[in-house]
Amino acid sequence: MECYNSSCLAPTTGTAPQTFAAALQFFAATQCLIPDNLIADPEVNDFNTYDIIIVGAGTAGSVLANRLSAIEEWNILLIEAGDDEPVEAKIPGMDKGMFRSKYDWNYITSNNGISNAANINGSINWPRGKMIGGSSNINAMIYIQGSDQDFQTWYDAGNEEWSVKEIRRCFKKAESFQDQKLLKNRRIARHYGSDGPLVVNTCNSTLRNITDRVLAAWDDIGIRNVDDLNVANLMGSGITRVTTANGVRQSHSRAYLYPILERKNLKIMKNCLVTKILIDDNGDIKEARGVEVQHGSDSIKIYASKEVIISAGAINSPQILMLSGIGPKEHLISKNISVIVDSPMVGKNLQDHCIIPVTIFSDGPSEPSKADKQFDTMKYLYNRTGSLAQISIGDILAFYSARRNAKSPDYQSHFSFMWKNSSTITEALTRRFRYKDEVANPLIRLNKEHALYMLLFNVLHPHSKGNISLSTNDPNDHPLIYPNYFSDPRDLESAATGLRILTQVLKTRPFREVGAFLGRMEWPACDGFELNSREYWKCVCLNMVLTVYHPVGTCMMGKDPQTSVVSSRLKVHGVDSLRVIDASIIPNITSGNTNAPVTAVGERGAELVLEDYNQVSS
Ligand SMILES: Cc1cc2nc3c(=O)[nH]c(=O)nc-3n(C[C@H](O)[C@H](O)[C@H](O)COP(=O)(O)OP(=O)(O)OC[C@H]3O[C@@H](n4cnc5c(N)ncnc54)[C@H](O)[C@@H]3O)c2cc1C
Repeated sequence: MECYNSSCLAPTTGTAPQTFAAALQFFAATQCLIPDNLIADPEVNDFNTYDIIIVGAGTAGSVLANRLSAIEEWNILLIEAGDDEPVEAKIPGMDKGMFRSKYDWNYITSNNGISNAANINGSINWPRGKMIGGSSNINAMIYIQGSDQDFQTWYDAGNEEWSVKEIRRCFKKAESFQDQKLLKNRRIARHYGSDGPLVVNTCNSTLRNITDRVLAAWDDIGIRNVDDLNVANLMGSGITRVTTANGVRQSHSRAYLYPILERKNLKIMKNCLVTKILIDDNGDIKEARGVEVQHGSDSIKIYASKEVIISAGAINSPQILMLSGIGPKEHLISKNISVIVDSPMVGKNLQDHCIIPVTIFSDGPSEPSKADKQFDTMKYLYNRTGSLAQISIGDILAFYSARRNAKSPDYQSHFSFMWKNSSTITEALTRRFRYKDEVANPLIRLNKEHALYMLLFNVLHPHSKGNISLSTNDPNDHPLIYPNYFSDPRDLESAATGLRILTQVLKTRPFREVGAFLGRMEWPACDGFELNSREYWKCVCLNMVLTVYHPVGTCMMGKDPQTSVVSSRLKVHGVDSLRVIDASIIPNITSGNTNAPVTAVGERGAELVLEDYNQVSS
């Protein structure tokens, strides 16, 4: 019988308990060796002026702060609403521990009365990082660049600064590729950058025997295993590259900000919410002059002599523009906001990758014992190995298409594994996924006797578009988020096709060996449909869709102010000295996870700013 009671009855001289207690204390203390970087609060006062103000220290904002403060004579102010990142941000396996904490904006989608009937209140969680490093500190660290065809569509829409060649160059500029084994492959070595700030690597996995089984099944159904998905232009399946090194997250704060904290011309304000852009309105000429900031209990104004750059992410950037009078006229008037520029596309064109869980149950294995789990934690303290050193989702991906001879993918699958009788399944299904009991309970019951191989399917290029709008004109109120997943029927048809390809894994030897079967996602509206039929999947898609956290497009770039928000130089149409540079400018969502593409947006955006002032980029 296992005994975990710390007061033992065996007689002792005291040496044994002292030795063991000292060892435990020692390991507990080693958590202090996990790197920390606290940013000192700068002295910034009402009416101070900087050359450039950047709003938001997330993925894009961190890149910009680094590249622009490389110009010594420019004074740069970076303003972030969140605090220093917590220790959990550094430990790859602890990302979910930040959800619904003060480091998360805690967004939740609005009920549109059509999708998500099986989720509590018809809403799902949309976490976003609220801290130095932004969402790069809460994300799952998967590094996927996007396909050439994605970037070609940006260029073809008239965004001439964004050719495939330029964007690929920006990826390389950002990267420091560190997988020594893969570097021996010349194609891979040529594809990635070697001396950029952002470490790109491969992490070990304690679940390799399980992920190998899934990879073998994907290969069997024609989603061929490849050495590197980015090199393969995202056609195939394989172990994904990640932004971790030596068991520590490589966020954009770690890559781009901490190495330059000593620069005298860069100031970083944290815990400061930008509430408004200050805009001079002289009839035909409108010009951004600075920002209004909540600084403790004060509201202060800070000015920019060159320009203001908004990098607050796909939800907050359109919110800030609208609060400042830039947005759809009728909407602004309805919120008592004076209209400075009627810009109809602000907050529109919201695109996201959704998730449809494919719940495949199998014979086992069961969850490791408590002692094994604690030992695994000790490994992290000892030498940054074990499951905490790896990303919290399976580190494998599949990209595929139903089109013959397709050169770029239409579908993606992530993978998440849950042990038989998992201690975390209830939390995941009810709190994270917000599934109602009718959906969650049957799956929890099946998991009592079966391990869960969860394939997390998504349509890469949805036709459905959502939107962000203001709930009120108070900057502290969350905006309304309507993702409108599957509002375009073409996405439902496409998803049904992609899901039926993916579930062919059930017939493969690797899955048959473990007695795999598809568990039904029970919900009254779907219960009448044959399991795994097109109608069943369409019903699951509409009622139970989740997010893979990739919102983009809400301040899209383009030529025409009626159909876009910023120009291809990322300048806000109709207002001088104001740009948006972050996920929101992406006109069409890329094939895969968005952190790498937003990094390239940050790099290219910085170059455009520098070019406009005749400065040479580093
Ligand atoms: C849970 C989760 C998992 C993800 N997993 C992956 C993954 O594995 N791989 C991948 O490629 N992508 C992933 N993503 C997506 C990726 O992280 C984002 O696309 C990317 O970080 C977006 O960068 P951004 O600069 O646009 O916004 P953010 O990084 O979100 O930065 C915006 C910053 O602005 C700050 N801000 C907002 N409003 C204000 C204001 N008014 N005043 C001051 N500051 C403000 C925010 O606090 C934040 O720090 C994930 C995202 C999430 C949330």
